[in-house]
Amino acid sequence: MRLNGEISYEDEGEVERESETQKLIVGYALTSKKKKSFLQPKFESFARNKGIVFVAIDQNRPLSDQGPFDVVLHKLSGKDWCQILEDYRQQHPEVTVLDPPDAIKHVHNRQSMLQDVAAVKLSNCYGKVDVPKQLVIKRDPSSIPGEVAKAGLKLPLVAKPLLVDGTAKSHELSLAYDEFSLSKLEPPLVLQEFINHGGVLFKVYVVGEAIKVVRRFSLPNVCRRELSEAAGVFNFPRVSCAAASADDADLDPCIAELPPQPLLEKLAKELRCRMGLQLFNIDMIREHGNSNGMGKCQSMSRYSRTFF
Ligand SMILES: Nc1ncnc2c1ncn2[C@@H]1O[C@H](COP(=O)(O)OP(=O)(O)OP(=O)(O)O)[C@@H](O)[C@H]1O
Ligand SMILES: O=P(O)(O)O[C@H]1[C@H](O)[C@H](O)[C@H](OP(=O)(O)O)[C@@H](OP(=O)(O)O)[C@@H]1O
Repeated sequence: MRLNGEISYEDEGEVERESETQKLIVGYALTSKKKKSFLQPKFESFARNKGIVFVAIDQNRPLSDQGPFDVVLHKLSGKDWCQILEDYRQQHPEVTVLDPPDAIKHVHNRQSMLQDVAAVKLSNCYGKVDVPKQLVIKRDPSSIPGEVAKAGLKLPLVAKPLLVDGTAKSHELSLAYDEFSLSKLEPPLVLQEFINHGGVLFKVYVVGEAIKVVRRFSLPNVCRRELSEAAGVFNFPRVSCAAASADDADLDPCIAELPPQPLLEKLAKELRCRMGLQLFNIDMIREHGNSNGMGKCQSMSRYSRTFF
């Protein structure tokens, strides 16, 4: 199927002619918010020039009565939609669904999404890949201080909703500086050790075998003095969103150096295979003050999940 082959072209003109005879039809099912942010007119015309045509899927009509599609691209949730997609996949094995609902479900949970990353053992790949130590609390906030002590998690801790379902609430994070205030948190949640990383994060987008890395500003390091003086739980905004680009910032190369390409390629290949996803992003941070003598320790992604 054409999707597997590169759309090669010498120049736009050649692609123009080619696109008249060879189009890749992408049916999309996105929320209006996501369509607005993802399928912007400039992007749509750029894609069309490369022979890729986006067609809106009418969710009020049977999917099989629409198309034909080469690809179905979606970011909707709900049992009904997932069933529609699964039925469609059975009837149309020739169509690439990005991505299958079961694979996406795996990364909608901040515990399961990191299991594959933790399982990836990368050696001789220019760095070590790891995930922050974390603890899942499903209920009973009063149990949190004891559970944290039992698990040996070091403060400060980042508190994150356990489920990532695309709602604003699923991105409401907070930083807890002392264990007594932990019982104010609202399970179900993940508590993750805060990793000092110099205030810069690397957002790694994976689309099939293509990898794109961008730098984003992130939370600053938490020093010992701050930890000894601060107390309580503080909500923080989406500090590393697209508007927080650090690509053009004048940064210390030790902080801003991108993760090595061989590391990213190996990690992306492993995660594509383990998660069964073609579209996802990985947030990577480089641990600061790493004293384990393991060279450039790439303490990494807090999660991997579909993006757009
Ligand atoms: N363990 C951690 N150590 C240090 N900083 C962290 C950690 N986890 C999260 N952060 C900070 O919090 C921000 C948001 O964390 P995360 O990416 O897990 O949440 P999110 O809601 O999925 O974010 P996004 O806005 O990218 O969707 C990160 O960009 C980073 O600045
Ligand atoms: O930094 P970006 O814009 O890539 O962050 C995305 C993020 O990768 C996910 O796509 C989020 O979508 P949901 O998982 O559905 O929440 C985006 O959130 P949104 O509210 O802007 O759609 C982030 O922007």
